Amino acid sequence: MIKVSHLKKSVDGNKKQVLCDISTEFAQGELVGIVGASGSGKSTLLRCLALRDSWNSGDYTWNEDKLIEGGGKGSHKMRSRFAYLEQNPSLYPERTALKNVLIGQVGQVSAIRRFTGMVRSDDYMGAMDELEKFGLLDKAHVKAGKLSGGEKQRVAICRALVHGAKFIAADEPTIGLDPKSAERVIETFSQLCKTQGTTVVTALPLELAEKYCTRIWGVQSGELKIDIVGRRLTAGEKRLIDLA
Ligand SMILES: Nc1ncnc2c1ncn2[C@@H]1O[C@H](COP(=O)(O)OP(=O)(O)OP(=O)(O)O)[C@@H](O)[C@H]1O
Repeated sequence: MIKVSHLKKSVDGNKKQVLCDISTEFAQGELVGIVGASGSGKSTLLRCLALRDSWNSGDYTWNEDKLIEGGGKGSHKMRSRFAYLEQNPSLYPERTALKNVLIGQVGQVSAIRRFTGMVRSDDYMGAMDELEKFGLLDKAHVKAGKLSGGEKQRVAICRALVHGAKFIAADEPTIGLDPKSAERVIETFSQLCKTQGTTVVTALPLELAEKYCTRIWGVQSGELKIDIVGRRLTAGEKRLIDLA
């Protein structure tokens, strides 16, 4: 069980409170969709859960592991298990999909390996296996800059997994994608959660969250107003989070 207790987050020199006392529990292997209007706090919540932003106060527990106690940023050691995927994945455009998966992001592998692109053969096999699982085998040797938006997202997911992520926070991964590619990205998450027990929390358009997520969080002005198992929201619930 993953437990968030009384998460508060302020920005702008503590002048603006973005997350107001968020508490929730969810299980490993869940696909959680965060929905809410623009500026409601979705990205900030994702960054806090992925240990990319510090918490002003609150506790964060993963089973027996206390990741954050009374605020803070969580230990650097734990951070490799937490991946944060941005709206536009930051891939090296001149390097192939395979190389991007192998060399990882800052903090995932040593700087020397990242810049020289040196890899070990067992890493190579692992990365190819992962690309194959996501239907990207034929794109392994294509430069990342030439991939479609959906393919880039899936390469970024592979990269996170190859480097040990057990939790993925994805910030609007479907933005700018055509409906078919968007569904494919979410189906990829859904499979991951079911088959590998990875936990995924992602900001999504409401209709995709309703269709695919096992849990839905509705955020409004930094508060968690809806926390339910995945289903269609009622008109009243949509109003509650300014999505009516
Ligand atoms: N570093 C910061 N400095 C000042 N204000 C910030 C900062 N980070 C976030 N905010 C503000 O906090 C609020 C929540 O931002 P956040 O990006 O989390 O919302 P969001 O729901 O993800 O929005 P969107 O859907 O438009 O991406 C917004 O009003 C935003 O302007």
